[in-house]
Amino acid sequence: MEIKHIVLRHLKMDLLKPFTTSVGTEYDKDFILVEVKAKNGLSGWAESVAAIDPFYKEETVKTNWHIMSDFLIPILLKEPITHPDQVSERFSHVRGNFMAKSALEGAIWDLYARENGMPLAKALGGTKDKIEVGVSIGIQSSEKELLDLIEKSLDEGYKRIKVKIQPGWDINILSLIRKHYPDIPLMADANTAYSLDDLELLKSLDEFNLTMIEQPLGFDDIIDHARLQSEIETPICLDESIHSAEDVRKAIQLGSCQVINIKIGRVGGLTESKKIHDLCGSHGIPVWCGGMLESGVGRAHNIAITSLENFVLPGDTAASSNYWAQDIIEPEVVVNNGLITVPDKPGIGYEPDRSKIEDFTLYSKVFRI
Ligand SMILES: O=C(O)CCC(=O)C1=CC=C[C@@H](O)[C@@H]1C(=O)O
Ligand SMILES: [Mg+2]
Repeated sequence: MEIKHIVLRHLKMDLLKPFTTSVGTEYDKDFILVEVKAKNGLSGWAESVAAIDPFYKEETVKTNWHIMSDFLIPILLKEPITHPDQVSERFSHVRGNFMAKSALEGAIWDLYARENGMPLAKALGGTKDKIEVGVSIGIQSSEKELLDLIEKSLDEGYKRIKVKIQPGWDINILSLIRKHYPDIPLMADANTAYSLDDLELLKSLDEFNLTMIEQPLGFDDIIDHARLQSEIETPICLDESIHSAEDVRKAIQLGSCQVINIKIGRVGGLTESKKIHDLCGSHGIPVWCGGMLESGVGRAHNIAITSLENFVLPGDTAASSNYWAQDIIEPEVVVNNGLITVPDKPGIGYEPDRSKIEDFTLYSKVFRI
């Protein structure tokens, strides 16, 4: 791969509906889109999942812009890359900043796949030609709005419903859902809203036959989650606590969880995501692909990684139309009966739409060798 230049763009897209979790509400989406342009004219694309605020993890659009511009891009441009697996090694002495690293590494993966004429899914070792997906429904302003959204999602064929919970919007809500939908595959994401002081409440989750409870405790905890998992039947899924395969090794050793949510951006990229996938597979721990309200570019990367064998649970990769009036890729991501067909074209398999990207771009910068 001979890089000609790298373009960072700060985009802002309006969500079709606000998305509320226990840590806040997102009304629109600011994110960094990365384009790595090669001398042969091909471009690789990826996006950072860092938000405008540090409420999910510590990275933001601004911290990303700084770390990418002042550290990671100079490292990338210093010497040629022959395989995307080299990128995370090159970045390893930069601490943390996983989302910034992931966005640049993902664009290199896309470029590598395009240059080799293969779908990104295949370049990653994927085996599936269709993937099952679910949908993540935020905290709503009424129980009726929640039930209406669940009904709509099931009508659209999604294979699994994920609802956000928090103190005061939890047991009552899950009980209401189960009254209307006793048998649907249902999971809850607490986004760190509880502590071991809530042990009795968390034990009562077991009556709802959830497929999992996602990240009930602290955002950087695996010890208390191990104690909780020993007290409840419902499988714990870790999201925010997991940044690497090393974290997964410790969580498995401690019994902190029975499921792992892989988010490419949270763990520093596709190479680390593959390592986590393989480690979990060797320990009988199922994985699924979480979402970060990505545009179609990030959605495309999520589809590619979900084609790997041990992604056995439906992920949060819903259709473009679930989030955006207009996505920035052609074609948009569509879901048919809860399934997405894995593209068989080179790279991410969807073409970034440059005119739409320009429409949403607030500012950009080109970095040359
Ligand atoms: O992209 C999707 O549809 C999933 C969105 C989602 O659930 C989340 C997005 C961003 C941060 C988190 O609050 C939350 C999650 O924990 O998965
Ligand atoms: Mg989550």
